[in-house]
Amino acid sequence: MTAPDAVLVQLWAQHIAQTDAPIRQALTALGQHHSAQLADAFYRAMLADPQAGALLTHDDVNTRLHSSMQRWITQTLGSWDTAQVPALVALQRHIGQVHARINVGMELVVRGARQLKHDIVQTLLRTDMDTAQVLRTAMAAHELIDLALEAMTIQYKESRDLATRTDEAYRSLASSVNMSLERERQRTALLDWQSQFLQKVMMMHPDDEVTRLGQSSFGLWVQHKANAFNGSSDERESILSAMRRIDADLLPRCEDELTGQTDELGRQTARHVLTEVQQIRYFTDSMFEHLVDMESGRDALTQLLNRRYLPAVLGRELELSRRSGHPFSLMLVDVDHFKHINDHYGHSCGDRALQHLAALLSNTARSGDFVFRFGGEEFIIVSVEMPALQALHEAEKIRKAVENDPVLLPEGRQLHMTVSIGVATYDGHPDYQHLIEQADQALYAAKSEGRNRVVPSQRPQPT
Ligand SMILES: Nc1nc2c(ncn2[C@@H]2O[C@H](COP(=O)(O)OP(=O)(O)OP(=O)(O)O)[C@@H](O)[C@H]2O)c(=O)[nH]1
Repeated sequence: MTAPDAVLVQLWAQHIAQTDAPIRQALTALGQHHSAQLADAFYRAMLADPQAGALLTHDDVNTRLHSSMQRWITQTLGSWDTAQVPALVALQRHIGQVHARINVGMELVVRGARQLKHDIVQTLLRTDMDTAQVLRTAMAAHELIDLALEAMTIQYKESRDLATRTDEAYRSLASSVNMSLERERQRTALLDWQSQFLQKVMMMHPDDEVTRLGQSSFGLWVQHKANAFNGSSDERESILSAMRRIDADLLPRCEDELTGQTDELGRQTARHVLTEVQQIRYFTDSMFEHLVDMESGRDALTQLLNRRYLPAVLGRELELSRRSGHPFSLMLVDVDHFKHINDHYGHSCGDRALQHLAALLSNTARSGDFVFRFGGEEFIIVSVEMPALQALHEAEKIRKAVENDPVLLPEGRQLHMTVSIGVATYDGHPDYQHLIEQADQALYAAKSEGRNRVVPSQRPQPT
């Protein structure tokens, strides 16, 4: 038994010894006859909290959690044999561990317990006990509940600490992997599978089955390891679906067609497999590019903040705005007709234009603001403590600066570029995604109204 457990077992046993028989009987009866009503009280208090409400749906509570809570009340108020105490402490630890796992904070459990204590007193007051008896019984019940909470808290804290340490250790292990080496290894693994596939297709006979891509070294890596690098899940998802198409559909078809003497069909399907593999290679490369960017925290081309940090920054600014009452604004900046710039001047000039714009945005923003590369030719500026009108004014300055400051290209050429900007200001909505969506809608409006303009998400209504 651990040292904290030994202390708790001793305290719990002491409490039992100090509780006289009538109180024990009263509490046992209370647990047996009122557990359903008391469990209701507990969850009513807990679910009033939006965080808990989101974690535990009412259906869950009605089915599983409610009945285990009832059992917990009966057991906690009705166990008076000191030999049972170590098992009782172990049970509380188990509960603490479950809470940590499903992320139900201890503060919510304490809140539920507070309501439980309150309802215990109310229930006791409705019995024929005199006030002194009610007081002693209620105190004994509260002590039991507090002992249980103490044991849960010890375990909750231990479990959370362990989970955080393990997660951090795993992530740092993952990020200490040499990405270039890993990329080469996975490229080779995919190529190996492809060569084996081609060999098998050429020499196909009835017993020959091609190893499924999902079972290959590459496939296992994608399924089990790639996500640990915190990589872009879109790319991983695209790889996984291409793998599923190959394994579940194309390979069985290919095997049937080749062994069933329909060679031409088989060859067509094999070509289809190779096209899918080509896609997988593309997504793998792009996933590694993102990983390399993320390693540094900055976008490789523009040196702006990586969008990975956007949730952290917006979450914090939202909280600060909510507390201080100073709204912040978000500008979504998108280059106009960038595809045309690439097509007309070439990709490297396109890259140069993005670097030029990134520098302009960084220089225009105040040092307290945050500038992110949000996507290909999209940027986000988080302007701290900036109300809507001021944000529109600043966005307009940026728009003009871009328009009047052409990109200098080799051989003295100049590239004129414009941007469209959608501006949204924190309006009290608790989800930062809402703010991004508002800016995105405003940007969409700016594009459809002719580009090279600033549009706010909330326009004054015409009177
Ligand atoms: N050179 C370069 N091009 C990129 C980069 N990232 C994305 N792109 C290109 O950016 C272009 C974006 O094109 P679209 O989304 O069609 O938008 P657009 O042509 O700017 O048109 P509007 O936004 O509607 O004005 C695509 O052609 C992408 O290939 C990059 O890092 N470098």
